[in-house]
Amino acid sequence: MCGIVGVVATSMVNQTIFDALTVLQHRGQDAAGMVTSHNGLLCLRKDNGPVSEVFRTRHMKKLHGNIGIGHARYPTAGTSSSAEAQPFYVNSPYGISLAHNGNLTNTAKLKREVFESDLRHINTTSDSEVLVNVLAHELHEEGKLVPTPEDIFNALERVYKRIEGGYGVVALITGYGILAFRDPDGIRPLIYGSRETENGTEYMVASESVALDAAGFKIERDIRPGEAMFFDVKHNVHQRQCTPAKAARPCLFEYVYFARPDTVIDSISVYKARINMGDMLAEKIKREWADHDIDVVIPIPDTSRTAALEIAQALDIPFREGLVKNRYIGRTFIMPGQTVRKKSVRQKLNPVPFEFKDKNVLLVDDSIVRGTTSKEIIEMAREAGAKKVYIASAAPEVRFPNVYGIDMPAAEELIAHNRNVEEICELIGADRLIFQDLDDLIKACIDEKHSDVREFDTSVFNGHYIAGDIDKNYLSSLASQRSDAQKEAVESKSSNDMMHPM
Ligand SMILES: O=P(O)(O)OC[C@H]1O[C@H](OP(=O)(O)OP(=O)(O)O)[C@H](O)[C@@H]1O
Ligand SMILES: NC(=O)CC[C@H](N)C(=O)O
Ligand SMILES: [Mg+2]
Repeated sequence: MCGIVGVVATSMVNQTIFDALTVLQHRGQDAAGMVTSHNGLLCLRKDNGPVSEVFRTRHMKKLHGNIGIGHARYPTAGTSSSAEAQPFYVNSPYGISLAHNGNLTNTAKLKREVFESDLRHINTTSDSEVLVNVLAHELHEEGKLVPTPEDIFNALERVYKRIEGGYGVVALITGYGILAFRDPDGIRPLIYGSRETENGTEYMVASESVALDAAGFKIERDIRPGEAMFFDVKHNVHQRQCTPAKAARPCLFEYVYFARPDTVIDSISVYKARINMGDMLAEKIKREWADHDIDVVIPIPDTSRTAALEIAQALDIPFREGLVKNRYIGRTFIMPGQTVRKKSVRQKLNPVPFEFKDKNVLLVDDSIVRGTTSKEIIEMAREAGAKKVYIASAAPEVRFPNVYGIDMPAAEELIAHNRNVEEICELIGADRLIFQDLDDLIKACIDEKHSDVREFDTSVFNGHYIAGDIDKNYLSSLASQRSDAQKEAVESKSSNDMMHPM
C-alpha cells in the first residue's frame, strides 16, 4: 500500500515532495524515492529505508526542478531489494519515471508481452517496472516527437486495456508534465489539489488527502475510477475518462487500517468511518453479550484508538491507554517478514500493569490478520495480571488473500482462514473474541451525504475479487511465490542490491 505523490510547482519541488512522503510514510516504510526534472534532465534518488534516511541533505541539494514525483514503498510484488525501490525509469520515449501504488494481477502475461512483442527488457521482479514499460511502449506507438495531451491519453487508453488489478499511478514524462491515473474500479486511492502562488497555480496528486493538507494544497477532488489527469509543465490541467465511468469501489481495508484517520478517500472521512466502526461493534456487543463483565476498554495502538474510544463511550465503560507505544517503531503489519513482525510487537508496545491488574479487559484492535499482534498482546495482558482478556476487532475475519496491493498473499498465513471464531479465540489465547460483521463494516464506511460510494472491494473478507481473473490457480501461484517462507528464501539469495546505485 505504497504512498505516491506528484507535484507541478512554480519553484523547487524537492522539499514539498519530501514533506508529502513523510506524511505518507505509514503507507510504506521499506523504501523511498524521488525524481525531479530540471531543464530536461532528471535527478533521481531512491533506496531502501524510511524517507528521513533515504533523503539526506546531500541528496536534497541535487534534486533540482519544479516538477517531480515521489514514492514510499511497502513491497507487495517482487522483492524488497533496493533495485525495486521506486520511481522506475525508462529512457525511451521522452524519459518516463513512474511511481505506483497497488498491484497488477496480470503481471506474468504482461511481462511476456513486454519482452516478446514490445521488445523491452525487464530487470527486476517488480510489477511496477512492467507497468512503466507498458506505458512507454504505448506512448512510443503514438510515434510523436512532441506528444499532446490527446496523444498521451490515447496511449493510456491502450494501457488500460492491457493492465489489470488495483493501481494509483503518477508518471513524470520529461519535458511535458505529470500523468496521474487510477484503476477502473478505484480500488486504490488518488486525489489532487491546487495551491496558488504569485507565479501561478501549483498542483499536487497524492495517495491521501493528508499529503495535500500538510503542504497547504486545497483539495480539488479524487481522481475518478478509470480517469487520467495530465498536469503539463505550463500548469494546464487535462483530463480524460479512459474506461467507462462508474462509482468507485475503494478497498475497504484502507478505511480499516491503511489510511491515516485524517484522510478523506472518495469523500468518505476515514476518521468518521472508524468512529462508526466503534459504534457498530458496541451495538453488536450489547446485542450478543448483554451481561458482559468488562471493566475497562484498552486500545491496541495506534490505528484502533478511534474505534476503541467510541466502543468505551457507547458501552459506558472506562477507556484507558493501558499499552504504551514506542513512537520510533513503525507499523508491524507492513514489515516484510514474520520474524521481524513478531519481535517488533514487544518492542513497540508495553503494558502499564496497573491498568490490567485484576481487571476484565476488552482489548480493541482495528483488525486481526495474521494474529501476530493480538497473540502477543493477550499474553502481555495476562502477564500484567489481567483477570479476563477479551478482544474485539473493528473489522471482520480476514480470510482471503489480497491481490490489489496489500501483502497478504497466502490464505494459510491468515489466522481466520478456515477457522471459526472459537478456534481463532483459542489460538490467540483470549477469553472471548468478537468480530465486526461485514455488513456493519460496509455501513460504517458508507457516507450517503457526501459520497456516491456504495460498494467496496471487500475481497479479503469474502473472497469476492472485483478486478482481474482471480481464480484458485492464480491464488495458489501467488501464495507459492510470496508466502513468508518463500520470500525469506528469495531475499536471502537476492543479489540485486548493487543494481541502480546513486
Ligand atoms: O493480526 P496482525 O497480523 O498482527 O495484523 C493486525 C495488526 O497490525 C496492524 O498494526 P500495526 O502495528 O501495523 O500498525 P498501527 O500502529 O497503525 O496499529 C493493525 O493495526 C493490527 O494491530
Ligand atoms: N504497496 C504497493 O503499492 C506496492 C507497489 C508495487 N507493487 C511494489 O511492490 O513496489
Ligand atoms: Mg495496530
